[in-house]
Amino acid sequence: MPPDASSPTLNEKAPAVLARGLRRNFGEFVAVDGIDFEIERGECFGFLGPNGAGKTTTMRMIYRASPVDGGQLEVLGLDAASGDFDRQIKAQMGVVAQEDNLDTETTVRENLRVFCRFYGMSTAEANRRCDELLEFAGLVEKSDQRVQALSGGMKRRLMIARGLISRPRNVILDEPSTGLDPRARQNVWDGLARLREDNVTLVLTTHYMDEAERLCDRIAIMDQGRIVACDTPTGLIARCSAPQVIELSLRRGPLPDHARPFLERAQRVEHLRDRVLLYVESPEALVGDLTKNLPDHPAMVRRASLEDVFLELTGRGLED
Ligand SMILES: Nc1ncnc2c1ncn2[C@@H]1O[C@H](COP(=O)(O)OP(=O)(O)OP(=O)(O)O)[C@@H](O)[C@H]1O
Repeated sequence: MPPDASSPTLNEKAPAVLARGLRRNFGEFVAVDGIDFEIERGECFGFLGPNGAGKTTTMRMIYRASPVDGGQLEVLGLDAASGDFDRQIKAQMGVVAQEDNLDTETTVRENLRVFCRFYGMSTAEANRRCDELLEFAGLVEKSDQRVQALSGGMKRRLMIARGLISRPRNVILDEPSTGLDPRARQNVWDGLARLREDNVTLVLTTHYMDEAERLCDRIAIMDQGRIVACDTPTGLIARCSAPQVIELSLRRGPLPDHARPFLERAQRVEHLRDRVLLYVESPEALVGDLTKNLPDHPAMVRRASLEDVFLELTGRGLED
């Protein structure tokens, strides 16, 4: 039966998602370890974290592809454990899962049309909606091609378009731009920015800090099943121990002993595999001294980023 988007029982004022002590175990392994968060309507909220942090599992609980093992989860004001949940929530929520589950044997348009029919649209309505979404996804010229002939970026855009068929006011996207080249990623970001302008609630996961910083109003940084910080991008970056970072390259080998007094002038130092990060209030004098005294270790200055926040909170880089 097609979902009924006009269900009167949903509370329009309730947060898009409310989680308290949310938990998911796989046997003995705790994938999501009692997390709390609240996502407002119209907000773009991102879960940022490394592989295995528990982001996808959290998303799957929200769109009901995974059971909840503990705590409370409300989506659009409905308790995830309630019997009404599935039909009502699925009507209100567009889901773009991580795995590509397009029908590769049929055309781009047909992939959309099948879902239009599922939502009970007439042929004329379905055609109109397909045209709108092909335009939105920049796939008009590909509409009659089989999906197997699309690039990875085009497939991703088609999956996003498919998630929008019912004009959901809440859209969940699991890693919307993973594996895309910079141009394809930019296209996806532009599409998501348009949804944001229309006040659609966006909930996404990513391990790209630039994506999180660029798109999200608020970000929950996840690590090992926990939320280690949740704030606006600027609020998170302001938590860094210093606003500027000097990166010293280790490409030509480790730092010599006489580097130590320079490192001691930084507020905080992080040693990574290929570089050393020095967190400072103002970099000018120290960079000058480093360049003069450590010519084999080029220094680059940048502003503190979400990656630095992650490093400071967890002791590891996002890519680890
Ligand atoms: N069905 C499953 N059975 C057993 N363990 C699982 C299952 N699904 C996920 N896990 C484990 O739960 C942990 C969290 O996985 P999850 O996919 O939520 O992480 P993630 O943050 O989304 O990572 P990624 O960025 O790689 O998608 C991982 O250690 C994963 O191996």
